[in-house]
This record gives sequence, C-alpha cells and structure tokens, in this order.
Amino acid sequence: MEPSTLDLLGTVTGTVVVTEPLNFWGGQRVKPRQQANAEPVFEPATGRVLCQMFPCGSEEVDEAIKSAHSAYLKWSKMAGMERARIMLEAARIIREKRDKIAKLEVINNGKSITEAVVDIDVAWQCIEYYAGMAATLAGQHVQLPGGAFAYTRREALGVCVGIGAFNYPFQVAAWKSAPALACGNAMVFKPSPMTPVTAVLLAEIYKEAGVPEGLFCVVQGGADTGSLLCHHPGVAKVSFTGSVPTGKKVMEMAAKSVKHVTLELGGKSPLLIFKDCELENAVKGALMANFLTQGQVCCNGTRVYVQREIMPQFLEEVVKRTKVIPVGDPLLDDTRMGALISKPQLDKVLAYVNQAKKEGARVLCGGDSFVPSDPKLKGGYFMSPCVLDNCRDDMTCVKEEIFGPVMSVLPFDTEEEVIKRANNSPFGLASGVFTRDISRAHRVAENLQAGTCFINNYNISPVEVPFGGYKMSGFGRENGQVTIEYYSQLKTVVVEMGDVDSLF
Ligand SMILES: NC(=O)c1ccc[n+]([C@@H]2O[C@H](COP(=O)([O-])OP(=O)(O)OC[C@H]3O[C@@H](n4cnc5c(N)ncnc54)[C@H](O)[C@@H]3O)[C@@H](O)[C@H]2O)c1
Ligand SMILES: C[N+](C)(C)CCCC=O
Repeated sequence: MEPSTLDLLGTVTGTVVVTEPLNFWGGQRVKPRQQANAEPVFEPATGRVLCQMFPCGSEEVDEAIKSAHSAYLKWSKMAGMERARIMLEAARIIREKRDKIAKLEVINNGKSITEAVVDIDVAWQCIEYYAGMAATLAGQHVQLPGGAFAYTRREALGVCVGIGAFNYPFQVAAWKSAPALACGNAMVFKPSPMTPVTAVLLAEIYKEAGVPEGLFCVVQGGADTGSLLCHHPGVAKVSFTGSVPTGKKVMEMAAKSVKHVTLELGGKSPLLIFKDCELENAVKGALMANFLTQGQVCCNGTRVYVQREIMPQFLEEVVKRTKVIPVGDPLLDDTRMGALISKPQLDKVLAYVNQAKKEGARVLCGGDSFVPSDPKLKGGYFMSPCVLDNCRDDMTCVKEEIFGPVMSVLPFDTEEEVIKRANNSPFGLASGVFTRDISRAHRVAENLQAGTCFINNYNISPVEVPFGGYKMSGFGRENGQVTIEYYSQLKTVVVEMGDVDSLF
C-alpha cells in the first residue's frame, strides 16, 4: 500500500511530492482515467512541482455523481441525530489530524502555518456546528378548517456540487459540505486546480467517520470539469466560490436546468476609519483586513478610507508595522506572510502596483517581488506587503480586486461622503468601520451595502454567523443558521380529514 499523504509530513518546505490519486468516489481514492491533460501543481514557496493534477472527464464526473446519488438515498433517510453523530466524529478526526492537514495546506497554498492551523480549526468547527443543527431540522404544523391540517417537511435537495477557490482549500470544502450533509444531501466537490491536495483528505475523514460510501466525492479539474458538473442533470445545486466572471458562467450553466445556486464571489471592500477611533486597533484592523493569506482573501478591506485629521498618524503606524511583517518560509512558526499562489498571480499583483504608480499613487512600502535569504525559497512567489497612499476613487487599484497584499489608503472628510464613496462599487462582500461613537458605528453599518460589516475589527468570521455578498459579490450564504435554507427545500403536505368538497 502507498504511504498516506499525511505520513509524508514530518518534513520541511521543498521536500514533499504527492503521488497518490486525488480523486475520491465510491468510498476510495480513484486513479485518473487518462493522464493526457495533466497540469503541474506548484509549491508556491519554492516554485517546485508538488504533484500533477489530472482533470476528470465526463465519464469520471458521471461516476462521481452516481456514487454521490446512491449515498444520498441512504443518508437522506437517516435521522438528523444519526447524521449528527457521524459528522461529530468527522470533526473529531479533523481535530486529531489538524497539524498534518495544515502542513499540507501550507505546502500547496503558500499561506503561513499560523493561518493554516486556524483554517483547519474553522473547518472542524463548521462541521461540529452543522452537526448540532442536523437534528433540529423540522417543519411546521398548520391547522386548517374542518379538522384538515397541513405540515411542512424540510427535505434535502439531492446531489450538490461544491466548486472551490484556491485561497482556503480545506476550509471551503468544509464550509460547503457541512451544511449540505447536515440537511441530508451528498456533495461532489471540485477544488481549484492549483490546490487539489487537501479536499481528498476531507473525503477520507468523512469515510472514516462513517458516512455512506460516495457521500462526499472529490473530482479534480479546472474549467472543463467544473462545466461538466454545472451542466450535469443529476445535480440539484451548485455552490460556487470564486471570481465574478466565473460565477456568472456558473449561474448561466445552472440556469439551463434550473439548479439552485449559491455564489460566493470577489470583493473590493471598504474599511472606514474615523478620527475618533482607537488608533492602534484601527491600524491592527487594517493589517488584518489586507494581509491575511498574502492578501488573497475575498472579503479583504482593501479600500482603507481614513478621516483626514488622523491620516499622518495612521500612515506612520501602518507602514511601520507593514515593513516588519516577516515574509518567508510559510512552514516556520514566526513567518506571518508566505508566498502567493502562482507566478502569474504574483506578476498580476506587481503589475497592479505599477499601474497604481502610473496613475499617481505613492508606494509607502513594499510592492516588490521578494527573495527570502533561504536558498530553497529563491523560486517562490513572494512579494513585500504594500501600502499605497495618494489614492483616488477612480484609480484601478481602488476599483478592482487585486487579490494580493496591497492596501490602498484614501482620505475622507465626512461620514456622508465616505458612505457614498464606499458604496460606489459593483462589489458588496464586506465592509468595516472603526469608531468609538456607538451610534455612528451602527448607522454606518446600516448604510453600507455589503453582506458583512465589521465594527472595530476585521476578518473575523465565526462559523455561527452568515457570510456572503451583496451586489456582484454574490448571493446565498455560508455559515450560520440561514445556510440550512440554501441546502434544503420545503415540502408542504396537506391532509384532508373529511369528504372532498368537489365543485364538479
Ligand atoms: N466570497 C467568497 O466566499 C470567496 C472566497 C474565496 C475566494 N473568492 C473569490 O475567488 C477568486 C479567487 O479564486 P480563483 O482564482 O480560484 O477563482 P476562479 O473563478 O478562477 O476559480 C474558482 C473555481 O472555479 C473553477 N472554474 C473555472 N472556470 C469554470 C467554469 N467555466 N465552470 C465551472 N467552474 C469553473 C476553477 O477551476 C476553480 O475551482 C477571487 O475573486 C476571490 O474574491 C470568494
Ligand atoms: C476566513 N476569512 C478570513 C473570513 C476568509 C473567508 C473566505 C474568503 O476568501
């Protein structure tokens, strides 16, 4: 038997090679049927090939969906308490394997181990949270005239597809599968082709916990495989996390057979810092809003509006702290920023910084590619975190999602003005406000057009609270109680107790 990927992990950056199959259905890893279109997957910290990703074709997608469907038939008939018990066991196994899963996530994604450990914790917490909800799913009883009555049943949808982005590979798989499974659905999950290695671990964990074979399947691939999933007649719902352009295509494909859709898309979120804020917290909040996962976070507050009177103090402090962020080997405990996902992504982000300079922004720090002193990291996709000043609302760096460690800072004068400017964006994923004025904080939260508003903090997303977008950042929600509604449907049963009163 081949050693498990997790056994390979007593190791350091630059040494892991993944050779095991990364597809999973029918209760086991499945070898790719054809090797023709293999794509190399890179370790971002070194630029070395970590593994090959073999995209699934139509027969493989079909097999996975059939396998998921047969599991769904069993799983959806189980009591909520039975499903909960198995999901709690899955959460326990993830907790037990947390450090190893986190390590593999770092090797494939490039984020720091400190962050990856939190991501894996959030993943098991999400499964635990929805396990707790599985037994609470219930309908309503409605009394009708003449002793008749009706009741509602909250039923599963069937086979749901999850399509993930590269920035939170394991966590996204958990955020999608946990509510899906709690409601009695099965899921076929397709990770990003750049981060294929950890979703299959989740599949193995669900299996070990006792789900029916096929309940959580993994198919690998990019746009073509994703499109096969979105068109497949055996799929009831697509939950997509990714960019706006791809999200539009997913919605279009799903519309052809009227599938349910959840879209978790991109953002360009505003963070409003008022002069009455607690400045040190506001600076820390701005760093949290911009530099997690090398800035590749959908809800990042990348438009930082600072009230003019405190701009000099804010800039001095934020630049001082940005300059000392330790960038380097993501597997080291002291590292706080690892490598971007790919060379093209690094080049794209650096090009955004150059464009910003051409349009009149001033680089206060960072914005260059970075080569750590450790020779094994010389081929990695690192850059120094960047703060841009002199920004205007019409600049590309303020309008477009950069998806890299680049903070754009803009001055403002009044509350009314900054709310208008903050809302002048097609995106609406998140927002934030720092102020000591409690009335202002809630007024601003009410008036910002975004799915989340953080008051006096940023980028904390406990699994108990819903997460999702307004406007072009998408619709539907992940996490929180409400997500149950996005993975279930309501059946009404009407019961006559007397004779039929026919008009004919
Ligand atoms: N709102 C959220 O919760 C959230 C979370 C993470 C990332 N994101 C967004 O994701 C983007 C970055 O991730 P990315 O670069 O992986 O996004 P992407 O849109 O390039 O890819 C996302 C996924 O879609 C798949 N895909 C590509 N073409 C497809 C098609 N035609 N049909 C079906 N699937 C297809 C990809 O293979 C990948 O799995 C950013 O815009 C970011 O803001 C949003
Ligand atoms: C866990 N965060 C930081 C809220 C990120 C959620 C997923 C967005 O990319």
